[in-house]
Amino acid sequence: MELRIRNLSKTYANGVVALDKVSLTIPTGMFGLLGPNGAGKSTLMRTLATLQECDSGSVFLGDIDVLDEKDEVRKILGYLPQDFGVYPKVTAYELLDHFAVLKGISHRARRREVVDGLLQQTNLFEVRHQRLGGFSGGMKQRFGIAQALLGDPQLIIVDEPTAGLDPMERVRFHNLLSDISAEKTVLLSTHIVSDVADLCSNMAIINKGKVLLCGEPQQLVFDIDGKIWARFVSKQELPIFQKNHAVISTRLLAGRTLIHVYADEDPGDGFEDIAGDLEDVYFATITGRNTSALAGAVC
Ligand SMILES: Nc1ncnc2c1ncn2[C@@H]1O[C@H](COP(=O)(O)OP(=O)(O)OP(=O)(O)O)[C@@H](O)[C@H]1O
Repeated sequence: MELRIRNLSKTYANGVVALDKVSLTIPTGMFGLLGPNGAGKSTLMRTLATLQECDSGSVFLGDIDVLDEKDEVRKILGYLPQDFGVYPKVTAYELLDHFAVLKGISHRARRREVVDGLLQQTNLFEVRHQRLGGFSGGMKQRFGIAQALLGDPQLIIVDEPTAGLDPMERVRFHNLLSDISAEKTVLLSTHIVSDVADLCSNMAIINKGKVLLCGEPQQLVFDIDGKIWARFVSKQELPIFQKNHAVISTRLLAGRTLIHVYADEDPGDGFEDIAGDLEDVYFATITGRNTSALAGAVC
């Protein structure tokens, strides 16, 4: 099911513009919404999940008017919020069974089938009679996905799900999301570029409430080909380079400072042309250097 967001805007009572005419078309499959903290991701996710009102704009999920027909949306929506809390003293089975009742699956045998199936799908069946309080971060997030999948939703929204997971759990969680997105629309909000690079067939970069760029990750990387230049600098040299070049990122690599700059042509000063990746796309866009992208973003 395609999700079409048009000119969605939201200003909070304190004057913060969290969404500024956001327009996005989100097809079936996994869509990554990438942006730094405070970009407006959660505001957008909560609005799509019918938990919050916006000021203006429209959202359609297939033929359903998301802003107007909230009950219809809730029937086909699964949502894993950023701060998904669990009751520590109940078991995974008990809580998922409880959520299933709330979701309207009243027939006992049918419910058991659904709950068992979801626990298997999320690899929690073996631990289904353990209390949730003893679950690791990754297990809790997988449980969060199990509850989001109740009722066989067509649209699944997951808000920053991998923050705090160890590398093994992240891979496991990625595999789970990837399986789900084969036939559903999955909207993944994150500030972790590699989540999007690993998983998403389409993506958008958002900052300060505005969509800056959207497209297929591979195409966006292809578009910056020949424009990313790198070199090591000393700590003392760094301010000079930052003044003279369009620096998009600086990071320590084995104790030395590696800088990447964005330039259409060789910037001189000993820089080498490197193959850019999605992280370069992200930083070039967030720092406002990827200006061709800004002008051409049709989402
Ligand atoms: N209820 C609120 N009242 C006032 N301002 C808010 C409220 N909720 C969010 N904001 C502000 O709106 C902006 C967007 O916040 P939002 O939580 O949507 O961003 P985010 O991209 O999800 O960031 P994070 O990853 O930190 O959650 C931020 O500047 C935030 O401080």
